[in-house]
Amino acid sequence: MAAHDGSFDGVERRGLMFVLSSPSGAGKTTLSRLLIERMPGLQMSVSATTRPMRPGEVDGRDYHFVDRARFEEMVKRNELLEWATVFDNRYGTPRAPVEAALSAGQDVLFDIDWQGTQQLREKARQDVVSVFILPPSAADLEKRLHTRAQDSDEVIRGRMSRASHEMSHWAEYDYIVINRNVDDAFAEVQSILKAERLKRERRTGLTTFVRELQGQLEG
Ligand SMILES: Nc1nc2c(ncn2[C@@H]2O[C@H](COP(=O)(O)OP(=O)(O)O)[C@@H](O)[C@H]2O)c(=O)[nH]1
Ligand SMILES: Nc1ncnc2c1ncn2[C@@H]1O[C@H](COP(=O)(O)OP(=O)(O)O)[C@@H](O)[C@H]1O
Repeated sequence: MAAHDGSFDGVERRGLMFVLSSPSGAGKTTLSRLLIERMPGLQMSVSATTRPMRPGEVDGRDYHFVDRARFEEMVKRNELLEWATVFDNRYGTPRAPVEAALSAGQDVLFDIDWQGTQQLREKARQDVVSVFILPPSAADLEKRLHTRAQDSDEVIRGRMSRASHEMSHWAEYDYIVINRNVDDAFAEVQSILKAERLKRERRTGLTTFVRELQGQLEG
């Protein structure tokens, strides 16, 4: 991925792809919104989906809502960085905005499932940091799906019955966060991002920076 100025401490850094996955209802959307609000230099990847829009969702902000024909066209034209079928609907990451964001000095946040995470990892292992969010219990998960009040009982039943299968992929992720309360889970996710931004191998400007320091010391 493109090199760029990470700017938070003036040392040039390669952008990273920060992935959050979880069973539906565990809190990815909530944590993603907080991250985007509170972490400068991080931009959300807005996926394309064929699923119907929920009340309160905005086309172009939450998803690009497209029909099946348009989705197939995006796949055919190689416009998607990854894509998968989830709950009988198609979901995919438009490639161009991600590449533009990374080369403009932004990290990119993805709310995608395990299938998409595997595809990103295959393409750019070094640049992907993945976090799996777990609910504290099955009862909490079900309660959250109900309190969100955006899906029918039938859809919620479907999501609950898929949760165990989705959770089986937890061990493929770099970090695991249990979302008991939002403040603590957010603090944990934020710490992960902050630490990953400081990783030596991402910080392409360090050699120059250290050489300059040595020059000052020796000069
Ligand atoms: N692979 C992939 N998965 C996605 C993408 N966008 C959303 N998803 C996943 O699709 C699943 C369903 O998302 P959604 O219908 O919004 O329900 P949610 O689980 O309540 O957020 C979630 O696991 C998302 O992480 C995408 O672009 N690619
Ligand atoms: N720690 C938490 N405690 C209680 N409710 C939560 C917590 N995190 C998220 N929620 C609520 O649970 C519901 C599902 O969260 P959401 O972020 O939409 O999950 P996801 O994107 O993983 O499907 C929302 O109504 C959200 O406000």
